[in-house]
This record gives sequence, C-alpha cells and structure tokens, in this order.
Amino acid sequence: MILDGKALSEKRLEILKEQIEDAGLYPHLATVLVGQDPASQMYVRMKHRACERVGIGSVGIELPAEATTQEVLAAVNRLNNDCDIAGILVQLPLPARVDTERVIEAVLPAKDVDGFHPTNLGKLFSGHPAFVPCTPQGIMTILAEYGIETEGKNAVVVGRSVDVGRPMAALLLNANATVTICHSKTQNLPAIMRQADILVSAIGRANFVRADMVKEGAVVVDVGINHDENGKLCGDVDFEAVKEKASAITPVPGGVGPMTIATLMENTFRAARANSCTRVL
Ligand SMILES: Nc1nc(=O)c2c([nH]1)NC[C@@H]1CN(c3ccc(C(=O)N[C@@H](CCC(=O)O)C(=O)O)cc3)C=[N+]21
Ligand SMILES: [Mg+2]
Repeated sequence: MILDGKALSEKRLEILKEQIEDAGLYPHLATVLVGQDPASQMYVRMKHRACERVGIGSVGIELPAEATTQEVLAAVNRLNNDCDIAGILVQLPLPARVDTERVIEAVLPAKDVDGFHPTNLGKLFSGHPAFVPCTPQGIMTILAEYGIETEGKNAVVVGRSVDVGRPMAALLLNANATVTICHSKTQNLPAIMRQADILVSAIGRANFVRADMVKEGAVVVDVGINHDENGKLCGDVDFEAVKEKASAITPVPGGVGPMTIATLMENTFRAARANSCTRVL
C-alpha cells in the first residue's frame, strides 16, 4: 500500500478551509526567511501558497544573509507583539552566524506553529502536547488516516533531529509504541531496523534504506529529502525494492512533505483560535 500524503494533504486542506470559513476567522502566518537559499525560498513559497488555498493570510519577512542575531530577534519580537499574526515560522536553517537557539526561544510559544520552542517540545515529551512539529505530526496523521495501529508496536526512528527524529519518537511513545531512536553512532543499525514494525527514516542519504534492512510487512515512512545522481528529488529509502517488502510505504515526493505543510496550516488555525492577543514588552 502506498501512503498517499499528497492526496491526504489535499483532503485535509479542503476540510481546514471550511473550518476557517465557519469560524469566521482570517488567521495570519508570518514567515521569517534569512538569506537567499533557493531551497528555503521554495519552501517558504509553498507555505504561502498553502495559506492562500485555505484562507490564511501570510506575511513574508525577508532579511539579508548578513542579518545579525539581534536583527532576527527584533523581527521575531515585532511579530510576537503583532495581534494580527497568529503563527510565526522562522525558516531553518538560519545562516551559521545567527544563534538559532536564541531565535527559536524568542518565538512566543502560543505562536510557535513549528513546535520547536522548548516549552512546546517539553509539553510533547511530558505527554501533554500543544504545538507539535509539523513533519512528525503529519506522519501521525498519515498513520491514523490509514488505520495503522501504533500500540505495542516496535517503532524505530532513524535520526535524532529536533525537527523530526526526537518529536517523532515522542509522538510514537505517546501513542503507546515501543520506540527506539537510532543515529549516526548506533551500532548494528540494520539489525535494529529489521526489528521495526514501523520504520521512520530521517537520515538524509539517498538509497540508505535497503530491502534487507526492512522486516516483511513493516510500515516504512520516508522523511528524506535528497537528490539522486540525476538531481531528481528522492527520499532515504530504496523505494522500488522496499515497497515489495513493506505493507505500507510513503513515497518521495508525495508522501511526508505535503503533510508537513498541511499540518502547518492546521497549527496556524489552532493558534488563531487560541490566541488572545499577548503583548510582550
Ligand atoms: N522552520 C521550518 N519549518 C519547517 O517545516 C521546515 C523548515 N524550517 N526548513 C526546511 C524543512 C523542509 N520542509 C518541507 C516542507 C514541505 C516539503 C514538500 O512538500 N515536499 C514535496 C516536494 C517538493 C519539491 O518538489 O521539492 C514532496 O515531498 O512531495 C518538503 C520539505 C519544511 N521544513
Ligand atoms: Mg532534519
């Protein structure tokens, strides 16, 4: 079974559009983009396009590549204090000179639609999620929509990033899976991967996950964003071989990526409903 994240995201965006209409709200999402990285520019454009589709206004703040931490913090603070802005997304990665940690911590948790603020990550890890990072939350939505059970299952997450691996593990744990997080220093990685009923790969290497690392009947979720030798977008998984062995698998493109954006829209609507305007001076 192919887990069609693209189709599911379209369906979720349609539903969300109606919910926003019915609520009589016109939420706004602000994106902060520092520098001119073409991939980051493309992602931000995709987010603004999704906003337009569902009736969310978007404000794009663009800062030069040379911007200082102070300048990025000032932009975030203005958005924190702007009652018209429901959600704030600081596009990552930021240029190396900028203190990413400080910037993420400057975003008001109530506007942190990325779910990267330590307060929101802490709530997720304590089993009381508020805003949850969009990629892993989108993956949970895929699993739920396709009726894939997590309770008691062996889930193996390969990758320990703050945006994907760690929150993915927390979500699966909250959903009663038995969770293993693997990373670049993990020993006997293929043997651990073969134990997985649910295997989530967020490694960042094309064709890393081969059929012999996958248990017969496993659910395989591919979070990779890579390019093959021809420059074509591909995930971490050797899709053609692994799909013969998996019971269900997400493709790249058309799997996790579109669900990340749909979830961002859902988080922004949530923020708009919850936010009474807070001023921080
Ligand atoms: N603060 C922040 N929040 C993010 O959520 C965030 C970020 N920074 N930095 C970069 C990553 C990456 N990301 C993607 C979103 C959509 C697709 C997506 O829709 N991909 C399409 C393909 C798009 C294409 O054609 O390249 C797909 O997989 O079908 C992929 C990747 C969000 N990110
Ligand atoms: Mg990552």
